[in-house]
This record gives sequence, C-alpha cells and structure tokens, in this order.
Amino acid sequence: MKVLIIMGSESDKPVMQESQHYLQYFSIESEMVVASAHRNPDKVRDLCINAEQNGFGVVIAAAGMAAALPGVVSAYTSLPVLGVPLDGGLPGGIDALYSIVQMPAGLPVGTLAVGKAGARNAAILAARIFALSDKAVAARVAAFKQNGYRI
Ligand SMILES: Nc1c(C(=O)O)ncn1[C@@H]1O[C@H](COP(=O)(O)O)[C@@H](O)[C@H]1O
Repeated sequence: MKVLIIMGSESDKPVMQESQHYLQYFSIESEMVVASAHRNPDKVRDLCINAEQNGFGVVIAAAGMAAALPGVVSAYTSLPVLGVPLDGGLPGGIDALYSIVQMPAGLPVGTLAVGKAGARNAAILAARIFALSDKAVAARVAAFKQNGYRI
C-alpha cells in the first residue's frame, strides 16, 4: 500500500518533502500532490474518492492558514487521514493547528505537530499503521526505534 500526500500549495512542498523522505526510509511508496480544498475542490474530491482503489492506505494532508484541506479529505475518504498543520499564517501555525485538530465528532483527522516535526511524525505514524499488516514495515519500524528514532 502507498501513502498519498496532499498539500494545499506548492509553497508547502519544502516541509512536506520531510514526510516523503521518512516514508522512503521505511520503503513505503508515496505520491505527493498539490490540491487545495479552497482553490481546487473538485481535484481534492477526485483524488480522495479514488484513493483506496488506487492503492493508497493512508492519506497525509497538510496545509497552512485556514486549513480546511485535511477535514475535507476526511469527508471524501474512509482511509486514515493524518493532518499536518503548517506555519506561515498566524504565529506558530496556530491558525492551521486549530483548523485541523478541531474536527467535529464523526470525521476524524489524526493531527500531528506543526511543521517539519509533524511532517516526519505523519510518515512514522503511517509506517506504524502499515506495520500492523506488513511484517517488513514492522521490522523497519522496530529498527528505527533501535536506532534512537533517527534515520
Ligand atoms: N489551507 C489551505 C488550503 C485548503 O485548506 O484547502 N489551500 C491552500 N491552503 C494554504 O494556504 C497557504 C498559502 O498558500 P500560497 O503560498 O499558495 O498562497 C498554504 O500553506 C496552503 O497550504
């Protein structure tokens, strides 16, 4: 299974490459797409409703400012959605953090830390989810722990 990384803007790429880098370490295939719930809602919908049949098992959704994207992704797919709030709006990325973490009940987004730490942890959490059904990934998750959580 693969991880779909959706981000709201090209400007989010430098941070979200961190997710891709960590997923590569765990030998998990990923695809990165720029699609905004505000600017390209139809594209987000198409990506999400087809994600499962296209071989994705987890979606990482990242956005800054008024970060509707992760919630909208969660509305269009039943896959686990991991949300990464990004800095760039209000100080510390608090606008994006609150937008992503405060989902109404029934429609979860597993929210990680703001910025690069969150991007890394989203990848590691995706690896832990895949490890439940993939022994090779489980071994790499164990090795990562042995190595002091460094790659
Ligand atoms: N929060 C969202 C959404 C969305 O939630 O759909 N789309 C773009 N954005 C965010 O706007 C910020 C500025 O984007 P630009 O740099 O393109 O102006 C980015 O951090 C992006 O994730």
